[in-house]
Amino acid sequence: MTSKQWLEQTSSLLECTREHELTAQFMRTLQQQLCLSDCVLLVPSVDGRRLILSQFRADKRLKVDTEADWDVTDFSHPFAHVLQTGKPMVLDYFSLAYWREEVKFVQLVSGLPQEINLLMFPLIQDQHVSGLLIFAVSVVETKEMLQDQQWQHYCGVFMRHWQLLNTVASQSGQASFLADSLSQAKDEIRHQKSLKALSQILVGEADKMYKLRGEILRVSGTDLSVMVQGATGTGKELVAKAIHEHSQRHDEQFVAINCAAIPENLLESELFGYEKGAFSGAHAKKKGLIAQANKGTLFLDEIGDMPLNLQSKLLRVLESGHFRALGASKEEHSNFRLVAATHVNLKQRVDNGDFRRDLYYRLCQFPIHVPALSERLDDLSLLVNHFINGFNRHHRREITGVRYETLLKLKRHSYPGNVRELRNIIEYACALTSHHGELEVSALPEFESAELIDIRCVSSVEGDFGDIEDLRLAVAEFERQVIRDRLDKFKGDRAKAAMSLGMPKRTFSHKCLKLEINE
Ligand SMILES: Nc1ncnc2c1ncn2[C@@H]1O[C@H](COP(=O)(O)OP(=O)(O)OP(=O)(O)O)[C@@H](O)[C@H]1O
Repeated sequence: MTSKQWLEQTSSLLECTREHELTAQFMRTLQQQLCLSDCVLLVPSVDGRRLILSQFRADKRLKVDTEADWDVTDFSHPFAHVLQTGKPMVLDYFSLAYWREEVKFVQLVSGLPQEINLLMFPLIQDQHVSGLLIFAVSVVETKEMLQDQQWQHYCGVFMRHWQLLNTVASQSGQASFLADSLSQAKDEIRHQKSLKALSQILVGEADKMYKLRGEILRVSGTDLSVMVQGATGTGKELVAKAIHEHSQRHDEQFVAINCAAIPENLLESELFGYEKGAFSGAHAKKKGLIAQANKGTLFLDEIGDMPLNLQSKLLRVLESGHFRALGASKEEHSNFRLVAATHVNLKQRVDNGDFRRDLYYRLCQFPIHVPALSERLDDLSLLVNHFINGFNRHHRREITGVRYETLLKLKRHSYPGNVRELRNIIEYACALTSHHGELEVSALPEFESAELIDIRCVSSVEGDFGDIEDLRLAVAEFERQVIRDRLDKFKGDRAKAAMSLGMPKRTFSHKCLKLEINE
């Protein structure tokens, strides 16, 4: 081949932009221009410990095992020697007989006829062997190839371009790795910001509140139906709104309805809407809540009170998105996300046959439990201050806080109405407090005695003190007995026991640990 032809081949090699394409073209050109029957390219592995097959052309004389790789520290095959010396090596039929140790190598050359040599040619880049070409060529061809500078120059250009493409690929790999890390860091910052924003609305430092806020953010990134369960006044509607606000749907409507507050026959028309004249009193067409919630969120509070016939209609909308307004001839479509809430044990209703099982499971794609206030009494003072601040903002007052005795009294209440009840109590007390004052015990409403957590103050201790030899031990024993008694009384509920003894739960738990009480 002439210099001009090699030059043409070289420039078309330089047009390759992908490593695989470059190698394929290189091998094709070598095979065609040098009229080779076999031509194999091995390259070092990433860790540099092995030679692996990159490409091979034809397979007439060399029996190439595509799975095989070659340990470069194993000198039982000649490739490791070429790699080490950086010089070409030629093995004729007779000298090949010396290389019988490595089975893979014996297999590779087992089809070589007597007049054919094995020529191994290192590809050198920056004084390192970066590849190894293996040819099966005649004696004459071997001589010509070793003398021909032009194809060797072509090999040099290939190696440089190959390295360049590899560098570019690894740099773009690093760039995309950096971009990924950056976007992960941004996601994390966004997540933390959302958690902070949520903690201003769903106030609480109890572990259960952290868990709740985490669940809200997790589910708001999906379109799953959510079932919010919890006692009355625990904040179920706040949870539903928060899911909407943090979801992709936040620019659309949040439509809420309380299934228990609406008579059975009205609930259907409220949800599905109706056409003019659908029933007596339907003077004009009315869009239902399901249609209003299109692209937004539909919140069905007290879902447990939904009548059975409506439950099946709701299930159908949830499965297909299709529904028919009362008196309408055509179906409509609504793409809404459903959040349902209940304070009753819905599973129990399912078992009793009062609630459809299939609907129950469809609604519970992501169940969320909202804790009762009694499960997180340590949050009480935080909540009290939150409501005082809310009251101050709303009524332009500057009530400075709450007195310790007031807090103690608040802690003795059992809150059947949960956080809503606490909010009402605080708002009532704020209304009775002067502009810059603190909430006094006298500002609190009278609690029903049934709603008070029973506190039995130990006013007198009877016993024979004559036996006491170590006061500290005796006091510890007394504390142990009181705490055990209180834990028994509240069936192991540490929050209630702590409150009944007028101490924070953390201090109580610490005492239990010190006194070795494990109940
Ligand atoms: N974690 C909380 N942080 C701050 N305020 C709260 C919290 N939980 C509840 N509240 C207050 O209690 C009120 C009642 O909450 P919400 O209506 O969400 O309760 P609910 O569980 O849906 O009640 P119901 O079962 O009666 O419908 C809220 O408006 C809010 O003022």
